Amino acid sequence: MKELIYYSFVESADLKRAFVEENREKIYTVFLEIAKRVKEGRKILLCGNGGSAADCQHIAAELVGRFGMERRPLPAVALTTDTSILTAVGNDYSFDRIFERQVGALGEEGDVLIAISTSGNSKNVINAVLKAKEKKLLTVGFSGRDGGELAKVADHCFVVKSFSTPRIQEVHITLGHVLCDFIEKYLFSYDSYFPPFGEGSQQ
Ligand SMILES: O=C(CO)[C@@H](O)[C@H](O)[C@H](O)[C@H](O)COP(=O)(O)O
Ligand SMILES: [Zn+2]
Repeated sequence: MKELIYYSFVESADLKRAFVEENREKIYTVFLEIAKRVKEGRKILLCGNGGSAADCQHIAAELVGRFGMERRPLPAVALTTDTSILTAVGNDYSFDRIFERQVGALGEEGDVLIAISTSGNSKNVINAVLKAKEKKLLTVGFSGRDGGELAKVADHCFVVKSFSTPRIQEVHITLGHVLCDFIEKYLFSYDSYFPPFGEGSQQ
């Protein structure tokens, strides 16, 4: 058991390092696109199941509340939290439509949907992405394994190359935290953070 404990931490750390080495440029490019949209007044919607639902709420809370600095609230909605909507849509239509229906109700052109699925194959997440594309949102997947269907349908998809759901989620939540940090610094810090762009003034 002691090996299990130690190996779990090492595996998580190794996976994060491998992920960032492979994806650092892509992370920068996609996060910049998301931050620009937030700066222009667009909002972020998030969806996922189980632990990923918790990650959606966690990330939305950092943006609406605060991550690392005092600043105005930022618009982010976790589509995983309203039990009346989730049970009504799940019961009256299908569990596969619990997020899609909310994207239909709340998503506006230019918004961002962050869709989280470690398998990349959860139907309710895929349906949300398809609806978001129909409504011209930017769709960003956080996936695992081989990316699954999510990597095929989302505009951009970050694939954590592991078959362990918890280890994949641990990289996803780091990615989510880095996104919150990036957005805050892009919108509210002086341009020393973003010398090539120089757009990061106080708002
Ligand atoms: O948190 C965990 C496992 O760490 C579980 O709750 C996990 O999120 C659930 O089994 C999900 O239903 C998995 O769905 P997905 O990531 O494949 O879309
Ligand atoms: Zn979990």
